[in-house]
Amino acid sequence: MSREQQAVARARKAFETGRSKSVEHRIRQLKNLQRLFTEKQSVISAAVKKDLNKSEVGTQLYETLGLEGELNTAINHLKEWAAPRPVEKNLLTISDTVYIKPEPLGVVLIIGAWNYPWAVTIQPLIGAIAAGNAAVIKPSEVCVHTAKVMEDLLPLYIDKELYPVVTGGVPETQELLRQRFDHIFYTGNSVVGKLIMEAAAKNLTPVTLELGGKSPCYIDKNCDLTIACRRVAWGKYTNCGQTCIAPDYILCEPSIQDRVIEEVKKAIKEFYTDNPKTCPDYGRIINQRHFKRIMNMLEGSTVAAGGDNEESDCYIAPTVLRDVKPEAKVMQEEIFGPLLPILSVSGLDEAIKFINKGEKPLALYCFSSDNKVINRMTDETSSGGFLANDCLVHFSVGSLPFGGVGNSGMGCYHGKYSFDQLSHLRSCLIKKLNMEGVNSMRYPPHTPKKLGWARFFILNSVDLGWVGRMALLAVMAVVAAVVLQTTSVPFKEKSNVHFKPFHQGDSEPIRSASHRTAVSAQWCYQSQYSCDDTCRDPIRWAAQFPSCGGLRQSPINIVSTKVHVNSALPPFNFIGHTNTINITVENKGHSAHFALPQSFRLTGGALPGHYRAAQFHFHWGGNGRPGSEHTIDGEQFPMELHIVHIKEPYGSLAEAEHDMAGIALLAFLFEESSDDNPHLDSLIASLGRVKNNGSSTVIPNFRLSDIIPSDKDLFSYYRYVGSMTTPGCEQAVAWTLFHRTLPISSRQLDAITQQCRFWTGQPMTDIFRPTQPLDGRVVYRSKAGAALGGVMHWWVGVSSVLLGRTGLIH
Ligand SMILES: NC(=O)c1ccc[n+]([C@@H]2O[C@H](COP(=O)([O-])OP(=O)(O)OC[C@H]3O[C@@H](n4cnc5c(N)ncnc54)[C@H](O)[C@@H]3O)[C@@H](O)[C@H]2O)c1
Ligand SMILES: CCCCCCCCCC=O
Repeated sequence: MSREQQAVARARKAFETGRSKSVEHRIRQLKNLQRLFTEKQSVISAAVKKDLNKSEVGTQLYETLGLEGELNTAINHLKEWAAPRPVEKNLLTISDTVYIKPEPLGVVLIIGAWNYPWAVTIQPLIGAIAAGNAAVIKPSEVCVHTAKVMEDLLPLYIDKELYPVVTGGVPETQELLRQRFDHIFYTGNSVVGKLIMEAAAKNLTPVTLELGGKSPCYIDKNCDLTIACRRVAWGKYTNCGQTCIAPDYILCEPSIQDRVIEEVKKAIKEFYTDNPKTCPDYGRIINQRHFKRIMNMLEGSTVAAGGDNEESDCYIAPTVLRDVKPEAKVMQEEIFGPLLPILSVSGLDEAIKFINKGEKPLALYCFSSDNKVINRMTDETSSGGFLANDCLVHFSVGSLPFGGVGNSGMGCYHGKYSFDQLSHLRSCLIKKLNMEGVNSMRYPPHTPKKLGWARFFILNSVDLGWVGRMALLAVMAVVAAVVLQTTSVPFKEKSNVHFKPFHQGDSEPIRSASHRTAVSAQWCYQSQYSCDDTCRDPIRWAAQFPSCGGLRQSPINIVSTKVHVNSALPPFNFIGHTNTINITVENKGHSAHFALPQSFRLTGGALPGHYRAAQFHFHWGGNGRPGSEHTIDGEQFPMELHIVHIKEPYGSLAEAEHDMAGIALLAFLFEESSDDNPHLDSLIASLGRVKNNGSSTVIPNFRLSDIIPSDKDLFSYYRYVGSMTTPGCEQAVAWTLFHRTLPISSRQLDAITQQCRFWTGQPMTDIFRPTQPLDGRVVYRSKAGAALGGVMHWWVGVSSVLLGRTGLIH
């Protein structure tokens, strides 16, 4: 067995143990990579310096910083990415569980290039690990020193069986390509890209090809040429032009060519001094083969600036070429070096024509202060990425897919795109064996009538959440009966039941967790707000978070004489709540969250499914002021505890937010007691350790059952359908507010309210949202001795009222 075969076989065997699939294992490996970049930065930089003469700062700025960002993103979002993704359904599948399950592909081969050896090799590896794969890593042999450092260091930090490094050149890569992989992720030139695809085709292995090509740069005469040329010079001469997305050549009108040359020259001097050769920020050509290749390209072109070179040092000065013709040598292939040809075009039309004559590039740059020019350039061309008025920076935006199109590559990566690219997005539909009548419309004998029903059920897509589905199920049961029994009744196109088709505008788009973080700093509680502040206090939340102005908002005032007593509200079952565990508390800037493990589960209580715990937190006042969110008959209580649970199979609020009962929130009101409640002491002490936004601490040996009564004592509660009480106020909450209050002394209340600070640095007091209008909703109260059998009936009742009110069923 060759060395390459052995590495692949070992990786496959390790993958088959299943360990790469555990999310905890993936996060551990990613954290180990984080440690590698913290602990070995100088070793990494020293090797890159030897290979490409990049400075230590340059290596961090262009390579490892981006990797650190990718690692943070993957670690923070992995659970969300890896969780099942519920999807929109049609009426025929309304009662089924339909979701996408991201699954690892298996063993991935990563073939890296030499120009940003860490970025283009480790970034795909982050995606491969995050997606639960094994990966064979083949660094580019051209970057001799870096390849050696990777071979030495990676096995010290990450699972060496799952993620082996195989070094070597073309023969070794070819031997690897003879093995069977589940995905090949290649970065390099297009010629080799074709060989990779050919080898992959033998096993029908999917490929990602991150290639290059000539990335054009159009400079419109209508723009600030100093700024444009400075940005182009940075994009071109960084890493000596050996950047896949470097602007390859400039297209501009002849009238501005001289100005462009002068401005580029000025920028070169500004960045690299009069003598770039001695400037620590100017790199070298990777080797003499590439040096000769680039120098050969100068043939037949006029040098307007630069041109100095020294073969023994692989040095080529930043160079500008003027009046270059399309037939010139330098225009026949990707330059991948510090030569910047300028070609004349008569204007935008000719520039677009020129670009479209060539292969689709990896990047396309357009400099103009005229939006019409920018819009035409995007609309009338195609490229992997498009940037107006800047170069390169899109590579650093993890929320943008990075990749080529046509000759510049296929597939994309970065951030979640890396995860998806290296996952199999498996379609899952879990149906129950009942409701067979509904299926009869698709079983032979086929009739026009059955087709009519099938059209109706298949062409209507819905997203009504669980409650809506219950109502529709009832309708479907009727339809099943109709289809089965009354085939003589003609099918009516215009049913008196209309299902409003789902479209994006009907509900708030699912916000990513990063978006949540980004916007969270902009809202505040009333207590934080002062006239000179720009933050939004509760009455203005809806301006930024439309759901906060919805018709099912929380908290509410409960008028005890108006609640509906309901015997279909049984007690709860808590699972795991008596376990002793260590929990983490974190100051989130608006409150402190106590994270709970997903193994804590909740069922019963007439909740439509099984729920997993996420966290709990408190709402409080300050200086003797009450701080509960819910009020009863107008009375506000000193403090309120919320325990947040997410319905299975959702993994986050973002996934649950389209389900009316996607979140189960258990609320407890506190009443002042003369004695301390000893069970609160460790929580209160922990708040003293998380005074500032972002700080966290661990509470050892915590038991949730110490702070709340046992489930058998929690049979009496209020239930209504509402929302989260902080932005985005997602209307996805089945609220349960228990009658049993919890005790807290005034000394303890003071201790709680005086310790933490908001994200603004002000004391964290009065953290509650004012009560919201009931807007016609009904609040139910449980009745002792309730039976489980009435649960379905109860939710169908609730849903009909709500759907009727919101106009979903007319
Ligand atoms: N799209 C991107 O993200 C990206 C990033 C970096 C570089 N690039 C492109 O890569 C090119 C430069 O890299 P390169 O190709 O010189 O890098 P390279 O020579 O390092 O080759 C890339 C990889 O392919 C392997 N390889 C080379 N020849 C082979 C063959 N005949 N058979 C099998 N494997 C072979 C090498 O071992 C190496 O690991 C440029 O075109 C550049 O634009 C693209
Ligand atoms: C801050 C801008 C970072 C740019 C890094 C470019 C990396 C390109 C990889 C392809 O060659």
